[in-house]
This record gives sequence, C-alpha cells and structure tokens, in this order.
Amino acid sequence: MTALNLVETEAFIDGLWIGGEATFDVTNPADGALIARVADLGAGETRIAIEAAHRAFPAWAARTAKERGAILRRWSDLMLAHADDLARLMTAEQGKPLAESKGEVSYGASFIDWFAEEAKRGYGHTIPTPDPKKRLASIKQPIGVCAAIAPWNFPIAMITRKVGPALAAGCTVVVKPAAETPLCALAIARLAVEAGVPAGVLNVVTGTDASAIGKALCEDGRVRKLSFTGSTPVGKVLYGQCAGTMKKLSLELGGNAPFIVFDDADLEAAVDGAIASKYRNTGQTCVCANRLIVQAGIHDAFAKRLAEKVAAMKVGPGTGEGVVIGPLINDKAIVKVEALVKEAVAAGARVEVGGERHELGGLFYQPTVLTGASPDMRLFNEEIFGPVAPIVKFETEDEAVALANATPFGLAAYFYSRDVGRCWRVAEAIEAGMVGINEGLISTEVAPFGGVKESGLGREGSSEGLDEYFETKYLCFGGVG
Ligand SMILES: NC(=O)C1=CN([C@@H]2O[C@H](COP(=O)(O)OP(=O)(O)OC[C@H]3O[C@@H](n4cnc5c(N)ncnc54)[C@H](O)[C@@H]3O)[C@@H](O)[C@H]2O)C=CC1
Ligand SMILES: O=C(O)[C@H](O)CS(=O)(=O)O
Repeated sequence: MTALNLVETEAFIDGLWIGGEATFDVTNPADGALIARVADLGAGETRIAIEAAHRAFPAWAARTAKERGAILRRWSDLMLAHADDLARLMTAEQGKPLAESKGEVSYGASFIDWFAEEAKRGYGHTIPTPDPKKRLASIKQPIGVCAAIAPWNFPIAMITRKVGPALAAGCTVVVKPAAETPLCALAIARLAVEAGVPAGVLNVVTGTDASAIGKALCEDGRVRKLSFTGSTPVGKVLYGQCAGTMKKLSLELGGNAPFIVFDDADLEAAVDGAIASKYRNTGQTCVCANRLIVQAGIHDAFAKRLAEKVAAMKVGPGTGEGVVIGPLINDKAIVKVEALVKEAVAAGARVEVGGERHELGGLFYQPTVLTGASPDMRLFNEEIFGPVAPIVKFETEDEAVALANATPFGLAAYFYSRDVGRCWRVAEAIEAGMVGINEGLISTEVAPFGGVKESGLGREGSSEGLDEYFETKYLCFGGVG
C-alpha cells in the first residue's frame, strides 16, 4: 500500500506539536490495521489550548478582515494542492471510497475558500435615528475563543465548516476531532501553519476521553462559543454543559430524513436521487435518506429499479477500484445496523437486496433495500447510519407529509414530484431545515446548513455562517444635535 503523507501524531497547541504520556491507536476500518498512535490528551491539555487561544485572540481579531481572508485562501489552496495525500489519509482512517474522500477534501476546502471572502462582509448597520440629538449604529465583533467538536464521518469538512467562519470573523479555535479520525484534523493544522495561521489561533486537542475534553471546553468561561456536529444525545449533553457559562451554540445534530416519491415523479431521477442520498459515505451522513416513503402507484417499479441498482454496487476497501460502499466506522455501528435490519425483517419487512453482513467480513455490510417497512419499526424512527433503505408505501399527499414529519428530527428531507403546486405545498409543510426537491445531493458551502426540532440550532456555511461567530454591538451616540 502507498505510504501515507502529512501524518502528524501529536496534538497541535499554541503552534507546537504536543505529545502525551499515553497514545491511542488509529486503525483502518477496512482491515483493522494500525495506521498511527496519536497523543491521548485530556482536560489539562485542553485548558492549555484554551489559554493559548485566549492569548492569541486580541492580535488575530486586530488583523484586518482582508489579511485574515488572505491567510484562509492560502490554507484552502494548500488543501487542494495536497488533495491526494489528504484523501488517502481520510480513506485510511475513515474508510470512505477514495473518490468520496477526494470530494470531501474539495468540499472541506470550499468552506475555507468561501469564508476567506465572507471575512470581508462582516457588515454592521447605521440606523435611522428616532432622535435628532442621537446617531445609532451597530457593529459586528468576533465573539472570542471558540470550541469546535467534530464527528468522524466528515473528518475535514466538519472541521473547516466551523474553523473557516471562526477565523474569518477574527475568533480563535480549539478543535476536538473524533478519536476515530484525528489524522485529517492534524494534517490540515499542519497546512494551516504553512498558510500563515499564527500560533494559538488554531489548536487541535486529540484524545479518547471526549467527555473530559468536552467538559473542559464547556465549563471554561473564556470559551464564548461552541460548535458541535454529531449525535443528538451528545448535542443535548453539551447544550446543558454550556448553560453555566451562557455560550453561543451551533449544534448540527442527528437526522431522520424522509425521501418521498410521488406517483408523478420521474422514476429514474428518483431512484438515482435515492442512491445518491442514501448510500453516500456508506450511509453515514446526517442528511442521508433514512426513510423512503413511496406512493402506491409507483412503489413496485421504484422498489424494483432501486434494488437492481443497489445489487450492482461494489463493496470493498475504499482504495479498491470502483468501490462505492466501504466499511462502517466501527463494530458498534455494524452491530446497530445489523440489529435494525433483523428487527425489521422479524416484524414483516422484506429484503429486496442485501440484508446482512457482507462476505468480506469485518465492518462491511451489504447495501440493502427493504420493502414492507412500517412506521412502528425502530429503523423508521432512528438514524440508521448505514447502507440500508427501508421503503414504506403511502396513498395520499397528506399521509406522506404526516409520515415525514412523524419524528423529533428535522435536518434534511427530500421529495420527487413534477407537480409544481404539490412541490410548493409539500416543501412548505415538511418540518426540516433543508429540503431537496427532485434532488438527492443538497450540501454546499454556499447554502445554509442546519436543522429544526431536535436536529440542532443555527446554520453553517452560506452568508449566514459568519454571524454565528460574531456578537452584534449597538452604538448610540448622544449630544449630536
Ligand atoms: N449529525 C451528524 O453529522 C452525525 C451524527 N452522528 C450520529 O451519532 C451516532 C453516534 O456516532 P458518534 O460518532 O458516536 O457520534 P457522537 O455524537 O458520539 O460523537 C461526535 C463527536 O462528539 C464527541 N463526543 C462524544 N461524546 C462527547 C461528550 N460527552 N462531550 C464532548 N464530546 C463528545 C466525539 O468524540 C466526536 O468527536 C451515529 O450513529 C449517528 O447516528 C454521528 C456523527 C455525525
Ligand atoms: O454531518 C454530516 O453528515 C454532514 O453535515 C453531511 S454533509 O454536510 O457532508 O452533507
């Protein structure tokens, strides 16, 4: 196997690479092979990182937005220049097919590139005065030290989607990557140094005791903002832990995306959209179609065509030629997926294709299509986070919307119809932060990413993402007239 480049194994704090007495193993989910042993740090080192970020904040905030933007652009350019190395590192530690890893490097760099420009648009306002003796204005100021806790499923993009706007606004950041995927985080930190990001502005604390690191970040009053992407249960823990210091929060949590197909849909487009949404990253994204809700008239043709295409999917290590389904991230994940499918089949669901672990063994699960699923099944109500597509049949539009909204989550939703009136009615009625209409791939740095209900708070990316890292200050000048 080709040697991996850009491998850093120590945490990055205050511009220095910091080892620990202990290390933890980073392994390849495709074969369990040891990739690296990484510094296993805890609350103490986290507080050192917070102190470094606190010290670095004034000088970084004092840089002009144009200067910060220029450094971010260099960082984005360096990521793209090292895209092949970063992609191979990502596939090694996360497992996704190499083509998807290359796509994520571009996607991750796009947030840095986008906020390199947005840095220059942190506009305030002058306000028409109600009193001739006064003049009113508002200005935007960077909130200060930020904490960013990121998941394993997008080891670069979920970090740059936080660090990009934070640094653009003039904030400094302490990042805690997932213990499954620290190498990508450390690699882009190395490129950040090369781009000119000053010591203390970006810090990466690696460790297996997420709870201890998280508590240190949540309970420290110098941390004024926390941004988290991950499961809703952990999001709720962090939400509570931040109350004591009243932090500003961005929470991108779990989803349970409905994927509705109406009788009037373009069948082939709906099947392709379902595949693009459901099986991306082996089904391990928070915006994956989780429940396929298909109208009775198109149901059989849709299920048949989907099963045909899924049956042709190549499963294997992400480095394999033509592989589109890689391993799941860990044993806990494959045990959960296997249990969800077994329970559904026991309750009457039919396996159209897949339905069990792949013959490759390990963490490989067959891409699966189930029909005869029902809303009372666990896999209809929980985020599957695996390559399994359960199909539920419906009769009327109202029934479809009711099924789609019957969940505490509201991140992404999708539906296929060629009836314009129906598209507007359903888009407005669905309870989600993001809706794909005749489209299965909706994520981009230029659009506001986020959910409603228990899928989170705030928006990332777009022209809204920068504001998450600002405070607004109202200025009232008296004695003017
Ligand atoms: N919304 C999303 O994009 C994601 C959703 N998930 C959901 O979460 C489930 C579990 O996946 P995990 O990776 O275990 O997600 P998780 O929510 O447990 O972990 C996400 C990040 O939070 C950290 N973390 C965990 N517990 C923490 C705590 N008490 N304090 C501070 N940080 C903590 C982890 O180390 C990781 O960096 C998945 O099956 C999926 O349903 C997971 C990853 C991403
Ligand atoms: O957490 C995730 O799964 C990502 O936010 C999904 S996306 O932004 O890469 O689509």
